[in-house]
Amino acid sequence: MAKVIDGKQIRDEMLSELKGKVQELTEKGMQPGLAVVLVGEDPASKLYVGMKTKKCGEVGIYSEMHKLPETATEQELLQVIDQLNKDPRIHGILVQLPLPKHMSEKAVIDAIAVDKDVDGFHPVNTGNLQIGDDCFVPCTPAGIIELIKRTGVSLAGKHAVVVGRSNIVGKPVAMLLLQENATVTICHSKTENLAEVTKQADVLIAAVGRPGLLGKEHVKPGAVVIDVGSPQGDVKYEEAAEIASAITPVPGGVGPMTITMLLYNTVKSAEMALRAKG
Ligand SMILES: Nc1nc2c(c(=O)[nH]1)N[C@@H](CN(C=O)c1ccc(C(=O)N[C@@H](CCC(=O)O)C(=O)O)cc1)CN2
Repeated sequence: MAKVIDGKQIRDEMLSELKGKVQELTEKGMQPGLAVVLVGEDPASKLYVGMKTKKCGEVGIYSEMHKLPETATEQELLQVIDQLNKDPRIHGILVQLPLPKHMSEKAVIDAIAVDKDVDGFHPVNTGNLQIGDDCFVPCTPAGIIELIKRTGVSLAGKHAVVVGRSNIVGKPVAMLLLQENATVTICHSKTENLAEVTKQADVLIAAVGRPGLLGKEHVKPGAVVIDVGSPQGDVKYEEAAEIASAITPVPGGVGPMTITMLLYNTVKSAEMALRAKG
């Protein structure tokens, strides 16, 4: 039976490390600050932004919430971002996605200052990730790598198969796995003979957003299985857990790491601001 990779436990370890850093920065006059922007009334988005500001409070990060109605224009949202870009108290800006259909996610993400883009979605951060330069790494992919490393799994030389090619998870996690010297294959729901490919994976990352797509026929015995599906897993947990060596549950696996890495990026941004101050 597979070891359960406990995302909540790893989150708690990281939060207590972050709390120390936040205290140090605050004593030096640079309390990290995060602005969370929510447009509309989507219940899941409301839940996530509430969790984000709550966790900020727990580690001592200053946070502020900017709520705009569903009917707000893109221009109104861009004005909020412009103000936050100029605000010295704010080191990280997070616009909760998805946005209402009448807004362009690209235009909004592009408007966030690169050095406050703690979501790591701005094209400059995306490009820097690809060439291996220092940057803000998107939170879910960064959290996946932390989970794997803190479980004691070495990635160098391993075959990692990522199922899913989104800009938010699939593509960036593939880049991070390459940086860890894994051999990386990216598949998607249209990949022919998917099980033949995933069965080769020492590390299998399921980030396709199709509940229960992957069963035991997709998992190599002894593989490490990371399930990014939310709120339901992409992996049939009970089946996969019988043959994997380690597996993340849903909930309680990757999810808690997303917010942890957001806080990590906000602290990193405040550290950069302190260094820039000289
Ligand atoms: N601007 C962004 N928008 C969105 C992102 C993002 O990284 N940046 N990711 C997702 C949603 N998300 C954060 O925003 C998120 C999803 C899930 C969790 C989480 O902790 N899940 C828990 C269960 C939580 C519960 O239902 O009680 C788990 O899986 O254990 C945190 C954050 C889309 N939008």
